[in-house]
Amino acid sequence: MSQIHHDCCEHHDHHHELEVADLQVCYRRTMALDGIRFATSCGTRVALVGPNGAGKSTLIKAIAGLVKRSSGSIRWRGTAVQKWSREFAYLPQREEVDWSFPITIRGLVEMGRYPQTGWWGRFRNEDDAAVDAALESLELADLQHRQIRELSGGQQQRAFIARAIAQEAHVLLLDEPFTGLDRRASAQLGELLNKLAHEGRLIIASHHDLRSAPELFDEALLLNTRQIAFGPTNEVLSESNLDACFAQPAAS
Ligand SMILES: Nc1ncnc2c1ncn2[C@@H]1O[C@H](COP(=O)(O)OP(=O)(O)OP(=O)(O)O)[C@@H](O)[C@H]1O
Repeated sequence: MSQIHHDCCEHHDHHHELEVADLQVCYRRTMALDGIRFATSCGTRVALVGPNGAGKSTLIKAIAGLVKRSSGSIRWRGTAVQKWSREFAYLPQREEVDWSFPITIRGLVEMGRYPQTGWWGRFRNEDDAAVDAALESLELADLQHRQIRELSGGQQQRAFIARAIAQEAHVLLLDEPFTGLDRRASAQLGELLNKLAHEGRLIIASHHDLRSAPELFDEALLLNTRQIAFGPTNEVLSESNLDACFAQPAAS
């Protein structure tokens, strides 16, 4: 963990590690994102805020290299992001996951090692150790042989985060991670994201609850297809910015 912090912060004193410039994403007929530009670095928790259909999921997928850009650029540590890389861990929205899929918690977390081992590669001791450590740090060791469908929502979120940890990703891209969690699980996830940021990761998450946003996130990007504001959470989520963002329906 300390190693991640070290290589995150040492070489890039003057530049932001993630730079998104003039990003535009169009699906066949829909302009989903236009004119998105912001920069941020490891150690930060960034909330993506906007109405339904504003493009939050699309932005997460674009940074993860999972949807095609129409124009603009995304750079991570100075290199253009073209496709998915091991540096990015993507946690899909709950509805996008087939929870009946037969896989154990350990099996899910082991998937985090596939970029290192290859799909058919042999697990080495260090791969097993990374999986053990990830399960341990998310308090999932006792549950590791259970099926994913048998877990609570909060435990399922933790299992996906454990996969990201096993992957040694620096950027965690989370689509509405707090949705559907009760207060206790939310508080636990909030603490966990704070810890992961302190260890030197960059956390980017779409988030619906405006009241909890300032406490949970350092920075916010307010968007409705276009970028309304980006900066420290409290400043971005001002009355007037929120009016501008939520007043108009999302472009479709
Ligand atoms: N695969 C797709 N093909 C075509 N259009 C899409 C696709 N995915 C999203 N869209 C459209 O792009 C726009 C942005 O959608 P997106 O899911 O990114 O918004 P969102 O802010 O995450 O919404 P929500 O808060 O409802 O999850 C919407 O108009 C949506 O209908």
